[in-house]
Amino acid sequence: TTAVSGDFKVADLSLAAFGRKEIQLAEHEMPGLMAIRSEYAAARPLAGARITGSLHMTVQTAVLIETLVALGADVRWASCNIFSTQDHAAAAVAVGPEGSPQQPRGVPVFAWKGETLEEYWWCTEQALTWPDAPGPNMILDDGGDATLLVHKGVEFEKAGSAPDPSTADNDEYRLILELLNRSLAQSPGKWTALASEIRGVTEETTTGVHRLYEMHQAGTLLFPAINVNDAVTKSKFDNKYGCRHSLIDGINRATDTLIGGKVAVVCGYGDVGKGCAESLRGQGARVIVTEIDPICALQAAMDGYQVTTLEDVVGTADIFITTTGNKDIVLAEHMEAMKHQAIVGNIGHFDNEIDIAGLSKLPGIVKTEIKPQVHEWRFADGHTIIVLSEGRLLNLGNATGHPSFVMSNSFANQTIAQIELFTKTEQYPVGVYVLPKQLDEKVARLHLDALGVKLTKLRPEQASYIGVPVEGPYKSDHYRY
Ligand SMILES: NC(=O)c1ccc[n+]([C@@H]2O[C@H](COP(=O)([O-])OP(=O)(O)OC[C@H]3O[C@@H](n4cnc5c(N)ncnc54)[C@H](O)[C@@H]3O)[C@@H](O)[C@H]2O)c1
Ligand SMILES: Nc1ncnc2c1ncn2CC[C@H](O)C(=O)O
Repeated sequence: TTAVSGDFKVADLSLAAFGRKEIQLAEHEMPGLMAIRSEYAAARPLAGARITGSLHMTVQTAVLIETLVALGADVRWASCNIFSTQDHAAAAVAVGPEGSPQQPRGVPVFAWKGETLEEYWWCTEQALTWPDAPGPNMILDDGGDATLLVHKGVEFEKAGSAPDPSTADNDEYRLILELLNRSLAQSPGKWTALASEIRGVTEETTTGVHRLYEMHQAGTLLFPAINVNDAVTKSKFDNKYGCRHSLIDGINRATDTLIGGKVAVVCGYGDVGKGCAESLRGQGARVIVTEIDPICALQAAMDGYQVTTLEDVVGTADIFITTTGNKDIVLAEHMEAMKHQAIVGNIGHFDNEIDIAGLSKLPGIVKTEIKPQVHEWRFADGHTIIVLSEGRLLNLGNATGHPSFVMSNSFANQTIAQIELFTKTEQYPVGVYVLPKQLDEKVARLHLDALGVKLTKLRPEQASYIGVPVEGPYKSDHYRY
């Protein structure tokens, strides 16, 4: 059942009390984000901000949302993936800390686990549609779908119409065109008016950041953006240590297959791939890496992994994980050549890394649901493979994503970025920016006490010897951590 009121749609409001308990536990595990909330609550720097969020609706995101509200913002929220919502977190956000399922007083949230693609884009549009304003004046994005919808809306309004949905080269884009054809007919000029109010977007993840740089390069970016992903305390922590924790969580909850002793292939050895390889090796798997980049390939080799091509190992490995942020990594012919009951999953942002569409067109293929987000695909010759979350990011589809402590780093950066862009808009002409290193180091400092870290104090003569201020920043902008 979904609770629909004037202003939210979630799976089950009665889960709110459970969600609230887990939010309270998460707050203790998110010291950086809670410290930022305390530091800025009195000043309410986000008063007047209308933030549309498109980011996995989890317990950790609930703490982010309630931090933005504590800093004065009005917020509307949708998830950025059809499987990643934790329904009890969404219910708790909709009900709010002071509300009840009978009298919800929380944030308008439009998200539930297991949305159809059509529902997903409806939720995104609801999060962008404000009852008493032309739209948001800030976007907090993860992967760039909310930013994409706004840009396509403006583009088609400028062109006078949206393309015919039948011209779309995939189902998802067809749904976007159907939505925009409807909105252009019902509310002409909606998206242009909406975009004119937006001061900027803060982007969470690698793939969303890639989209922003592409739009800026093409001259189509409509408003400034802060690339939160490339804060060191985001990508070198969430992408790496977060996936190290949540990859095997997803595989275990989905399949309960013993990982020890098995051969696991990790496609991509970037921040996410590094965490995934370590995660699987930690369970006793023999990990093989595939890479296109000689530097990352050399890193993998130096870290003790075999580095070869997918084609070399597709018939002998047991587990295949894609982490590239690229498309068409594991193709139908690869899956057909895999061992009986090989496990295939993706932890990259979008579901285009594994060719599910190609798999489903193979002659004689049969798809069987073992349980939600776990499917067995039987080939004509009778052997099968197990595909997780239909190729969507399995750590959130089959488990609960990264733990709170690492998301505290990411979301402290998100909150700082929202404040920066909302309150200093005039300092940010259209473009893509990263946060200054001092703020990155500040986020790291906020997480040290909880781990019992005792920092060494740099003495003035040492500071001058290495040419850095005693209080930092301690590294050059081009330093690689
Ligand atoms: N699921 C999650 O919780 C989570 C968390 C963070 C990031 N992400 C997503 O994971 C993806 C990867 O993020 P990242 O920060 O590691 O990016 P990255 O750019 O650091 O790493 C990707 C790596 O894949 C390699 N690669 C590209 N094409 C390849 C191919 N055809 N074969 C083999 N390797 C290839 C690249 O050389 C690169 O080293 C992105 O989509 C990002 O948005 C997901
Ligand atoms: N627990 C989580 N809550 C919200 N988002 C999560 C969680 N775990 C992973 N992610 C994905 C966001 C991540 O920063 C990314 O870059 O994709």
